[in-house]
Amino acid sequence: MKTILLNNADKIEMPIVGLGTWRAEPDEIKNAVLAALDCGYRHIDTAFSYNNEEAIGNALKEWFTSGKGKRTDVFVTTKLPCVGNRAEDVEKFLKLSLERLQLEYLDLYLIHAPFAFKCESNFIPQLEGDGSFVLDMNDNVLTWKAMEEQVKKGLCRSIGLSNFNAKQLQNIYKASEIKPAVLQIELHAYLQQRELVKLCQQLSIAVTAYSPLGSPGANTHFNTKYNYSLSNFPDILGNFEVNEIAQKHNKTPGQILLKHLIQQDVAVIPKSSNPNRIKQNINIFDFELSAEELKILDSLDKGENGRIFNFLFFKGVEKHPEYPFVLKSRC
Ligand SMILES: NC(=O)C1=CN([C@@H]2O[C@H](COP(=O)(O)OP(=O)(O)OC[C@H]3O[C@@H](n4cnc5c(N)ncnc54)[C@H](OP(=O)(O)O)[C@@H]3O)[C@@H](O)[C@H]2O)C=CC1
Ligand SMILES: O=C1CO[C@H](CO)[C@@H](O)[C@@H]1O
Repeated sequence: MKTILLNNADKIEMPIVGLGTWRAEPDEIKNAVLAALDCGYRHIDTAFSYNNEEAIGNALKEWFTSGKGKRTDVFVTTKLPCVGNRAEDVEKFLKLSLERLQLEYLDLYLIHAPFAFKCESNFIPQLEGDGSFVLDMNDNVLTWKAMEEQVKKGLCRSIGLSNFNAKQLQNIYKASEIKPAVLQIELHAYLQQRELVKLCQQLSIAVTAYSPLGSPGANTHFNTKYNYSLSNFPDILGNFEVNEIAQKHNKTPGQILLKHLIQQDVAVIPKSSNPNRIKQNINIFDFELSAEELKILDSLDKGENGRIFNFLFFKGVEKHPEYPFVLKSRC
């Protein structure tokens, strides 16, 4: 499996394809992780807030015990939740994730998002009477310093950021002793964020693309869970040009979208609970997209209009001073 060399002292390698796990129920995700490990995945992406770390931990334990692989063979990422984004809470949340995952250390710990919410004692975000999230005024530099301490303590091998914009990333970069190893952001054919990707490359920060297939089904989830819907939710897998290129290579549209990213040295973490699609999503190393095909895929970028995760499903989040995006009306 192709890997990306991270900028940290240990020269850790992050497999360029990982398994995403958001929106997967515990039983479903256990089987998905086992299926993924069996067909060659060595990188699993989760988060405290996905409520599936325990099931993933059970899958990993079963796989290690079976003798098919050992801890050092797998790259495991999880994330500090928005309800834990403050320096004094980093170690507590990291240790909780380790306990749930039944691991001694993480390969990568990310600050899930630059903004923070206050929470109830059960880690559920506090809500105002009108359903708005209660914002917490956090200092990301202080949170980062606490993240650095976790590397020094050996609880995680590398640390990074997710959903930070260029300015927020540069602030952390300048203030840091241990540089961010990874920036995980929404990236797919309709939201290509070229300037941010270029900045990461200049700073030797690896980029991981989340929702690389356009997160089909996410809008239903936003609606059910948060009573929020995105207008014009994109169907990237159904895009005409993507399907034409897929036919030429005898591949699926999903494989073309993933290949477009990995050919730019961007890591991808497609989520699937379906054994056939799990296999399909890693079976992307036996063909190359031509320069002309890459150009066609590059031209599908819709800029900010292609963004799915504006986080407005967290009612009131745009009022947080660390809200990372410039909102534009979608057309
Ligand atoms: N840092 C952050 O803030 C965020 C991180 N993430 C991470 O990124 C991962 C991936 O993003 P996600 O939003 O889940 O979206 P993806 O773009 O990975 O899409 C996942 C959806 O696509 C379906 N699917 C998977 N493979 C294929 C295929 N080859 N052809 C057609 N459909 C397919 C899956 O269904 P099925 O299971 O039935 O195959 C699932 O419904 C997440 O799971 C999570 O780990 C995601 C969002 C935000
Ligand atoms: O990773 C993510 C998946 O979706 C969540 C919302 O339900 C977000 O918290 C998030 O960033």
